[in-house]
Amino acid sequence: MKITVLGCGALGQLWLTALYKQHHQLQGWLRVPQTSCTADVTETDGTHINLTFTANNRDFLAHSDLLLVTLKAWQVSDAVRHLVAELPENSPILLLHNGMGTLEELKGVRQPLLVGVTTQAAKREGNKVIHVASGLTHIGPGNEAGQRHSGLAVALQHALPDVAWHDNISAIAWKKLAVNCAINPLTALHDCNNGALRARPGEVELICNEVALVMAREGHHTSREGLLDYVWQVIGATAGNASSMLQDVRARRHTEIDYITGYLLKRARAHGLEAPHNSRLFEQIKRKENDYERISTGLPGAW
Ligand SMILES: NC(=O)C1=CN([C@@H]2O[C@H](COP(=O)(O)OP(=O)(O)OC[C@H]3O[C@@H](n4cnc5c(N)ncnc54)[C@H](OP(=O)(O)O)[C@@H]3O)[C@@H](O)[C@H]2O)C=CC1
Ligand SMILES: CC(C)(CO)C(=O)C(=O)O
Repeated sequence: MKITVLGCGALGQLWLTALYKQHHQLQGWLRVPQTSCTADVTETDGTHINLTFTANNRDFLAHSDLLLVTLKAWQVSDAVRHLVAELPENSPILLLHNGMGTLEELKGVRQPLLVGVTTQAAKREGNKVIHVASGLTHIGPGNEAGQRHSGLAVALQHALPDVAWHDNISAIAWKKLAVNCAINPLTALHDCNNGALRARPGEVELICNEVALVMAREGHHTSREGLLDYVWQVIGATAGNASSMLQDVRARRHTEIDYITGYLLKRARAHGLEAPHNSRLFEQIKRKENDYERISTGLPGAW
């Protein structure tokens, strides 16, 4: 397959190298006008791979069979909208990011849209990427045209296992949203690793209860206890992690809060529900983010 990877950070470089090894033709798409990009990845077994790919080639884009989007949620819709006119109409766009809300922003895009949720873990250290842990990537349709692309899971499974196809990806995306609503803002506010939330069971529970109510109104019938158990399992499995939001706040980068808690609050409002604990967390993170963004330049402001 001919594949353009939009966003060549931690996940982007991971997929570039994995797909390259399966003999796919690849290019990266960057924010900056460069004609090449590198992927420098240390794999989970310590193997090091350093490759150079073509970048930002419009002819390659016009013949791509897949646009794989590995951007932060708030970067997605502008960047994708910029490229869709040049991507073939039948080529799917796979969105692989934390949080929800980009599908709504991309309504009207003609191409098949696919949603991905992953537990692969990769981090950037300078220009290098470390593949910290293997995981499972769930993919499924994000619009009607996306329903015809289950075969993509097979190609991706060969490159970076495990990959599973789900006709209803929304249930999985909501469970991941619940995890991110609980872990990300709390760890960012308390400046602690995921495991330290074990000392704050009440806060985790209040957040999960509100998420469970919204999920039920969205048609995903999960019990409050079941959802809370799941969130505690993830906290246990990722106890040593600094969440992505904690990393963003520490590095004074824009966070994904608008697409995590912000999305939950939007859906709560749509159903006439209040979610006071999540609202308070949202405001606290926005205040933190605004404090450092006000004094820097070139970064986006709040919505
Ligand atoms: N890393 C991980 O292990 C996991 C990540 N995720 C999620 O996946 C998504 C991607 O994460 P991750 O790879 O870590 O993020 P990164 O920040 O490492 O990668 C995003 C990349 O996109 C680039 N970029 C920004 N804007 C544009 C643009 N307009 N056009 C092209 N490139 C652009 C960034 O460049 P620059 O830095 O120069 O702005 C950066 O290289 C996030 O939603 C994250 O939460 C989910 C599970 C695991
Ligand atoms: C699952 C979790 C919370 C792991 O740290 C994550 O997705 C993140 O940090 O964004």
